Amino acid sequence: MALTLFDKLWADHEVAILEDNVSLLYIDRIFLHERTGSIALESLVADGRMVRNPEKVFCSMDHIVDTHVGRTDETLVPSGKQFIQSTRKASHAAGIKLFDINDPWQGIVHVISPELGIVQPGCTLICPDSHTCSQGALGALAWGVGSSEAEHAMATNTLVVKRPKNMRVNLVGQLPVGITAKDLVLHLIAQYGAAGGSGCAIEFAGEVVEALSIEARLTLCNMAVEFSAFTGLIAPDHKAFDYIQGKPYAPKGKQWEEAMVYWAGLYTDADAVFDKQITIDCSHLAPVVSWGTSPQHACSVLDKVPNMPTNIEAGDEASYLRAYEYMDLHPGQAIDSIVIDAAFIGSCTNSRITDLREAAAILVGRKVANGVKAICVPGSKAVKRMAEAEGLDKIFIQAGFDWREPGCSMCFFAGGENFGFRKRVISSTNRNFEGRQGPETRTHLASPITVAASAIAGRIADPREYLL
Ligand SMILES: CC(C)[C@H](C(=O)O)[C@@H](O)C(=O)O
Ligand code: SF4
Repeated sequence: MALTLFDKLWADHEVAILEDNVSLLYIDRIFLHERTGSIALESLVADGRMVRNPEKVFCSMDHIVDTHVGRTDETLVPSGKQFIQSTRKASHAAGIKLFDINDPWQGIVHVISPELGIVQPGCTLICPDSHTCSQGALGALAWGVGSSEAEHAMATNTLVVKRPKNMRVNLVGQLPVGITAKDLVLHLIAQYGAAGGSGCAIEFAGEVVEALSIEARLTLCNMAVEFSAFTGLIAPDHKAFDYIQGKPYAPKGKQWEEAMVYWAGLYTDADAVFDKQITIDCSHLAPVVSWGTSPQHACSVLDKVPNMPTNIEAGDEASYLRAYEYMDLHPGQAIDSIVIDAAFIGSCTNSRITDLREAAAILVGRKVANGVKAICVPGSKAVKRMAEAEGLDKIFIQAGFDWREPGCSMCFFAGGENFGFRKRVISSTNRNFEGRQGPETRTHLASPITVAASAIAGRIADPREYLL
């Protein structure tokens, strides 16, 4: 029978079929972070159980840690230090690998797992974090779970999972210059709605996806959850294999040869059937920016804040009106006239080396507009090292950006830092709901190059004007 990539990954990890569409799956890797992981580890100990295979469990300090240079365990939120210290204690007691604040590989979980070769094609990986779907970009079945599921998986290396449906998003045509994976995924969500991928494992395919770097593929899959999908995934190709080869946790020698044989079969068979397919011609896309409080409230940077759709579903009117009010915008306002207070480059969506290179190419020799607070937070220590070796830090700093230590930082207000009450932020992150980045902070989601261009312009700007 012809199978999709998802079907193959599912079948290869199915330990038992429990009922219709519910199976017990084998879990190869578990990643934790200090915000939710410590809860799972402590609860496991309290139940008198052990981590079954400590070498398959990893933990990072990323969500609450301070990102200022010279940081300690102190955080900007009062409870933060306790999360950090209890995670450290619980990780050491469980014997799992912790990427602590001073570890040379510390960083955001979905950035460090690929760059260390922990996530690999064909593996199952879970983390009590919704953006675990990012890691499907390497051809893994990776998805976000709750703390109690993480606990179950740590104790048994298995998890009961309801089988999602198969969906394929075909991205065809040729991506124009200045259009990134972030624009692609924001466009997808704007066109098909934030619930468009509900209940599905989404395979991203097509010549546009094939042409993307691994970093860009991680960005694409990162926002599968903002499309309400179970996860996103991409068939691993020679780019994925080259990316993984030589990474610290990648298979070596004979194991590499064996892995390559298995990985070569990880693709969707030609006549496999999907429950749903979407095809988008990407040849004429413009940079995409969100204007409202959902990722589906997004449009081209060349557009105006849209009117409420005439075919809006009953009950959705109020949320539309509230989005205009919260964002202090009105229909008809040109997106590129919206004045910003702050610019943020970071998060598991867009803080990888390619993101920083592309943003730096716009910032070089230019200055952030007066009054705009601009911050760049590399996704990991490895990204930071690479960027500094290439001199990108100097470009960011000379342009007027803060250059920080890795962490989730202002993607998420849990770290305690924010740009200020009702400030308007152009942000390379993935969520723009009310209060996400701080008290009544107004978030505009965009690609790192759109963030860089906007920081210079002091208003939302088309990055293509700065690429020349
Ligand atoms: C704290 C964590 C549980 C949360 C998530 O699951 O996504 C965070 O990473 C986020 O992006 O909102
Ligand atoms: S960077 Fe943001 S989206 Fe990603 S894991 Fe951290 S808080 Fe969640």
